Amino acid sequence: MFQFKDVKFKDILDLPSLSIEKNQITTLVGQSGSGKTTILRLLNKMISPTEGKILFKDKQLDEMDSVTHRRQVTMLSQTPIIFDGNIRDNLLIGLKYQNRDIPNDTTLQDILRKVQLNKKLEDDAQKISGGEKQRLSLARVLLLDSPIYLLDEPSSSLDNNTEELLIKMITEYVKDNNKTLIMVTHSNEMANKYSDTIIKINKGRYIEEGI
Ligand SMILES: Nc1ncnc2c1ncn2[C@@H]1O[C@H](COP(=O)(O)OP(=O)(O)OP(=O)(O)O)[C@@H](O)[C@H]1O
Repeated sequence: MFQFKDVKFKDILDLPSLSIEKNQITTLVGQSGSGKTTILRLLNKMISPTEGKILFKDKQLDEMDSVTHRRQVTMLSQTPIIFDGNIRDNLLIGLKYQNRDIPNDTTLQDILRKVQLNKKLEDDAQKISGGEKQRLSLARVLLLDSPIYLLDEPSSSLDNNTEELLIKMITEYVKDNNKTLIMVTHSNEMANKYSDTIIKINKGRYIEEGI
């Protein structure tokens, strides 16, 4: 699905060849600063390679227009993003931005149940805990029903159980709905437990593929 060909990004990444497959859970592991998040940012078209090219479904990612890309690839960032307003406003903002149909409250309540967020749609989104904000962000991106999800490691403020719950939820969703997930984690344990493929990155270079 994604193929890296002689990709370099500044002096941070040097990836002569790397493939990421469709309908799989691929996890990038490696030490802090090894370039894992930079790979996700390349796939999300937030940055472009300084050399080489990335193919997405055999077409050059750089040449793909942002609207088409945005409908296919959704990134869940390290820090949850919560907007002013209530839980409903926060769930709908991505769909509204993309001019998509607005689901009814039953669908929204179902998604809250799926991410185990026991709150009302009218509750103030700013007044929920860090772990709840992370799950609200997850619910918002799941509503986008994107074929490909990118998940950066949840912020270190989350305890291990909350982090694992989040990974469990998104990996189950991805498997149940035949989607593709590319995620980043420091934890080899989490990678082994939830991935189809593990890609190890060391100082910007791909060193090993596992599982
Ligand atoms: N746009 C940029 N320009 C210059 N340097 C950058 C840029 N983006 C990231 N870096 C640097 O590149 C290196 C790799 O960063 P990256 O965030 O990809 O690592 P990581 O493996 O995800 O780390 P962590 O596990 O700590 O999140 C870091 O040293 C970072 O400071």
